[in-house]
Amino acid sequence: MKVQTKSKKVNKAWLNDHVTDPFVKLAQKEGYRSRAAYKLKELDEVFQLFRPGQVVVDLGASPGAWSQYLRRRFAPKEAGVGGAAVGELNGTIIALDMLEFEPVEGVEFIQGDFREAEVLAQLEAALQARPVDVVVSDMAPNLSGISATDAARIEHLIELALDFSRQHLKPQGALVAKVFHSAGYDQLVAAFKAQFVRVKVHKPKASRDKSSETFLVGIGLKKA
Ligand SMILES: C[S@@+](CC[C@H](N)C(=O)[O-])C[C@H]1O[C@@H](n2cnc3c(N)ncnc32)[C@H](O)[C@@H]1O
Repeated sequence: MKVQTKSKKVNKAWLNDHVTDPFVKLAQKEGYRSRAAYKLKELDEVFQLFRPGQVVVDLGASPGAWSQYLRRRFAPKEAGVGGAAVGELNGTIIALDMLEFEPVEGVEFIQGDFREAEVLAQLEAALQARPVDVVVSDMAPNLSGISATDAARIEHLIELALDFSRQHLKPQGALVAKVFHSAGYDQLVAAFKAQFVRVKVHKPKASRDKSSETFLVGIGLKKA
């Protein structure tokens, strides 16, 4: 008699969900590195976040599906249109992750931990004092399984993204951040409301029902 361990069962269920997932199939068809691209696409469609010519910072960017989506949004429809040179991107995308990132043409990548001052300084140097239109954060820390510790890690990353946005966004700029319905969620919503004129919560269809993730969108900085 075969004895199936719980983790084998979970892996099998995950694999089954993965191969039958319409967003996985669509990502493969459209050449995205992961189904995550469709989360950002839906957020863009709902909140009209991106326009060619913008400066966007992509935090927690690996493996790169969000950067790929942004690149496609900023690619001139016809070469040379809109003042962009042939093959040039009409916009600036700076991606950051502690993991490696296979290059995406036209996207500047910084490898490092966003919590470290040195890495933040590298990101600021890459901006060359340009104000940012949109900061997107899909950062998710490695989970320890201890809920209080995990909630604190998630909260810390979002707070850093909020700090960065306060300092670098244009007045009408936006921050999109992945958050989880766990301890600390209400405080994060309150922190968004303290910083932004308009705050929305949106869970895109590509975000799995079983996942407690959702996205906070803050638009327009409140005057200090
Ligand atoms: C869900 S993945 C992002 C997927 C990405 N948006 C895409 O479209 O491919 C989360 C990423 O956050 C990164 N991350 C987590 N904590 C980080 C930190 N402190 N600094 C930089 N990156 C971090 C992880 O390395 C991981 O690659």
